[in-house]
This record gives sequence, structure tokens and C-alpha cells, in this order.
Amino acid sequence: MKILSAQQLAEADQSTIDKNQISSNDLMGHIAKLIFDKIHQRLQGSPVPIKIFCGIGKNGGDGLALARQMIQHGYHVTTYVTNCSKKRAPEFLYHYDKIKEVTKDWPILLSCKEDFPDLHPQDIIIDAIFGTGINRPIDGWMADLVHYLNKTPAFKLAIDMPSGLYANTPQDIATPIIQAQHTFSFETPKLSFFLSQTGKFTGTFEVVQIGLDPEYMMKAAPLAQIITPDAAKSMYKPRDKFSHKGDYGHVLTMAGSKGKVGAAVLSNSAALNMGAGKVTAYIPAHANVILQSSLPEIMTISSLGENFITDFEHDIKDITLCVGPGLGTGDDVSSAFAKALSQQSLPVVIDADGLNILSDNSDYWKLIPKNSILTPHDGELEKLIGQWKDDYDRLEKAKKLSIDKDVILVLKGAHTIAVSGKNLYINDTGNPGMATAGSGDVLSGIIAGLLAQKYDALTAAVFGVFLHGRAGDIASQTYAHEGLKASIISNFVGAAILDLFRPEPQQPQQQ
Ligand SMILES: NC(=O)C1=CN([C@@H]2O[C@H](COP(=O)(O)OP(=O)(O)OC[C@H]3O[C@@H](n4cnc5c(N)ncnc54)[C@H](O)[C@@H]3O)[C@@H](O)[C@H]2O)[C@@H](O)CC1
Ligand SMILES: Nc1ncnc2c1ncn2[C@@H]1O[C@H](COP(=O)(O)OP(=O)(O)O)[C@@H](O)[C@H]1O
Ligand SMILES: [K+]
Repeated sequence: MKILSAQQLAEADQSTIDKNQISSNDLMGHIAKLIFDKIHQRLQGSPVPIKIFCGIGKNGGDGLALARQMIQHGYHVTTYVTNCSKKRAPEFLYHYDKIKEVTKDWPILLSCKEDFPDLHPQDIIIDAIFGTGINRPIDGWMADLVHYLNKTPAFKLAIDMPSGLYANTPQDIATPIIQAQHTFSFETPKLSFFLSQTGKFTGTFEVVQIGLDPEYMMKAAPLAQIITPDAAKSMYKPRDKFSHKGDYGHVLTMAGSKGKVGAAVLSNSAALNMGAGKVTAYIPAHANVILQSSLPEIMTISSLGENFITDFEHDIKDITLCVGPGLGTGDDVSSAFAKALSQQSLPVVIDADGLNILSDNSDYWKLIPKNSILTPHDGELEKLIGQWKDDYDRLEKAKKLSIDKDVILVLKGAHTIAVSGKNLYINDTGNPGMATAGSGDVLSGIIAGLLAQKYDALTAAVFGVFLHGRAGDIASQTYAHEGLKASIISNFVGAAILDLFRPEPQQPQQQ
């Protein structure tokens, strides 16, 4: 699913109106009905007090159109209008007028702090103050209103976006922004929903397909794409009946050091769980027994170094190299890392200490095969690209590195983002239970497992991240977030694959 900018969404809106010969007012009425249906499905006519706060732009118009639907269906609605400017959108004025048809209670105008209504914890607050048209921080008494709404424990539902949040440009998050519990986002989510500084303001979010012009949507160059379950499913390659293990590649991991052999166990085991035909662990000598007894399915090659890998010699052909988990960064390890890389021509996976070695030895960049996949968390990323000003700067710097070095970056986080040149692929699976030691090692093994099975590098990165997160989601239904461990996530990779083919849950019937 494409993520478009606020400007593109406004153009798509205009193009829809132009082509379908639907007026902007009617489109807004249509959207209000879609949102009403979703709210009605949950509230089922409950007499809970609903307070809708409307701005004076189109977002406010959406709020007024929704208020009309809700009043018509017998909900207890009070509508407020933030009277902050004389410059009211025509759509706002139209729906402001239309509300007269369903109620004698004219919307209450708010112009200063003294006008703020009493709020109660059981109220439902609908935020339709600003949407994608916000162009500066909210200030004055409107800032007080946002703080006032944020202070109440009442449930806050944002229309299109939490007011105050920008869709796709940097902002100071200390400025007033509605903290919503849930957001209905029109047509696509906005880029800010997925970034660590701004994503928290939406609460959970849901995309409402409002039927914007398909031609515009198809042609528009996205800011980023979200990997949907359907997209992930289309990446899957089923196995051939008459295949053998040689058809599914050979992962060779270069991982582990004294005290961090578990990292090697986790990445090797994940490569197997992902379906690599063969897996060999290249490890420090002391780790041999540990690997052989914990993973009977793998083969091992011991380095001469007892506690660290100090060299790289093997006689197997056509390997997919996965290097870095728990490796250490000493001089001997670094030269073994360089030697391993210099023997590769196909994409490799570089994680953890592999990335740290690379940051310390810029001349090693030339050894990295084109389309290799680098999987930094933010600490490792900062060493690679330097400090960033904000989340958008982080993405720009990552794009530059990806282009300059011809590699794919997997920026790990709550929404992991794969960066391939100027293209961004955002992951929407996973949960905070995955913030646990070793879950990144599992990801590196999964991606290497896919590369070995001849998934192209970008697919291996994007699909691997999707499956890793989905495995964590399915496992957390049994283990809760707290009980998730990296090895459990790894053991649920198969369940994540099966889940790709689970039938869609039936939507409840509308009344
Ligand atoms: N394609 C789409 O995405 C569609 C969007 N619609 C709605 O239209 C919204 C965008 O509408 P608008 O462009 O009218 O924008 P908004 O409703 O977000 O408000 C913009 C108005 O507020 C003013 N303003 C901006 N920042 C302000 C601030 N900090 N303090 C005070 N005033 C400020 C602007 O000058 C402008 O007058 C979307 O969020 C959505 O709710 C739908 O109704 C139709 C389809
Ligand atoms: N809050 C979260 N929500 C979803 N996924 C998460 C969250 N926190 C971490 N993860 C995922 O868990 C993994 C952690 O990797 P990493 O930090 O390298 O851990 P380690 O070094 O312990 O292996 C990444 O894939 C990351 O995307
Ligand atoms: K809003």
C-alpha cells in the first residue's frame, strides 16, 4: 500500500472530484458515512456522550458531516467548532449549514479558554480540528484546547490525523498534538504514523478506503510503501515436489564469540527455520560443542581462534554468507570478516558486530557485494550514517548510504523500514515483545535463509522482516509480549508462513 504526502492526497481528492463528477461536499458526506459505519459497529447505539470538535477546514467539515450521521442515528452528540479564523473552507460551511436539518442544537463556537466544555471520563471525543492541512504549530487558546483534551482520560478518536501532527514533514513534537487512542486515516496512513518520534500520537490506526481516483493513486510516486499481507503472500515461493536440499541453498554464518555463542545459535537456527537447505556455522573453536549439541541439523567449521573467529577458511561452494551476530570487533576478527567478504560475489547479510567493524573500517565497503543486506538497529545505524536531526533526516541519510554503496538497509525498530535506493518499504508486523535480546540475530538468519533460497535481495529483506514480525505476533498470542524470547520467535516462522494463507476473517454484517 502506497503512502502519499499531504499534497498528493489533496491532489488525489481533487482528481476524484474532477473525474467522478462528485462534488467535494458529497465526497465528504460519503466519507462521513463510512466512518459512521465503523463507529456504529463498535458502539451499537450506546447512549454514551459524544463530543465532536471541528476545525474550520475540510477536516472540520468531515467532523460536521459525521456529527449529522450520528445525530440522525440517535447518538448523543454535542458539536463544537473552533472559531479560530474567518477563513472557513466551503465544505465546512456546507456541512455547518446541513446540520440544521437534523438538530435544533447549533454547533457551539469555541473562541477562548473560558468556552471549553466540561469533559467526563466516559465521553467519547472526536478530533476533527485539523487534518493534513495543518501548516504550522497550533498556538494560543487552541494550544490550550489540545492540552485540555489530552488531559482528559476520555477516549479520543482522530479523524484522518490527530490534530497538530504533520503528515510527512519534520516537526517539534513538543508543540500541541492530540494524543489519540484511535485514528481513522483516509485512503492511506501517513508517513508520520510509522516514525518513532510521531507514531505514538495516533494510538491504533485504521485505514478507511474512501475511493480516491484509482488512476491518480496508481500513478503517484509514493513516499514509502507498506508491506501488506497480500503483498507478502505474493512473495512466497512454494517448493517443488521433486526438489532436494541442494535446491534451497547453503547458509554459512560467521557469528559468535566467547560469551555470545547464543547469537550464533539463534541466527543459524533461524536460517534453518526459514527453510535453508543446509546451514553451516563458522565459529570460534570453543563454540563447536555448543553449536553441535544445540542444533543437530547444522554443520560447523571451527576457526583457529579459541574464543573469537580469527580466520576464514572453508572448502564449500556457493554459500550465502550471514556475518556479524555476537562476532566481536577485535583486529583478528576484523581481518577474518574482510577475508570472508572478499570471497563473496552474491549479496550477503551483515548484522551487529559486522556493521560495527564496517563503521570502523571504511575501506571494507569495497568488499561488500552489490545488493547486500545490512540490518542495523539505531545504535549501529548512527555509527554508519552519523547523527540525524529527526526521523526524516534519518531516512534521507539512509537512502544516501543505500545509493552510494549499492546496499539494502534494514532499519530495525517498531516499524522496520527497508531502504533500497530511494525506495522505502515499511513493515507493519511485530510487537513490543520483540524488543528482547537476540531477536535481531533471528532476523539475520531469516533473511539469509531466504537469500539462500534464491529470493532476490530486496524480497529477502522485506519478506524476511514481515515474517519475523508476524512470527512474533503469532507467538505473542501464546506467550504474551513479556514471555517472547528470540528462540520462540524463530520457532514461529513456520506459523507465520502458514498464516499467509489463512482466509480473511469475515466482516460483520452492517445493520
Ligand atoms: N484526499 C483526502 O485526503 C481527503 C481529505 N479530506 C479532509 O480534508 C482534510 C484536509 O483539509 P484542509 O486542507 O482544509 O485542512 P485542515 O482541515 O487540516 O485545516 C486547514 C485550515 O486550517 C488552517 N491552519 C493550518 N494550520 C493551522 C494552525 N496551526 N492553527 C490555525 N489554523 C491552521 C489552514 O490555514 C486552513 O485554513 C483532511 O485531513 C481530511 O480530513 C476529505 O474531506 C476529502 C478527501
Ligand atoms: N517495539 C517493537 N515492535 C516491533 N518490533 C520490535 C520492537 N522492538 C524491537 N523489535 C524488533 O526486534 C528486533 C531487535 O533487533 P536488535 O535490536 O538487533 O536485537 P538484538 O541485538 O538483541 O538481536 C528487530 O527486528 C526489531 O525490529
Ligand atoms: K483531526
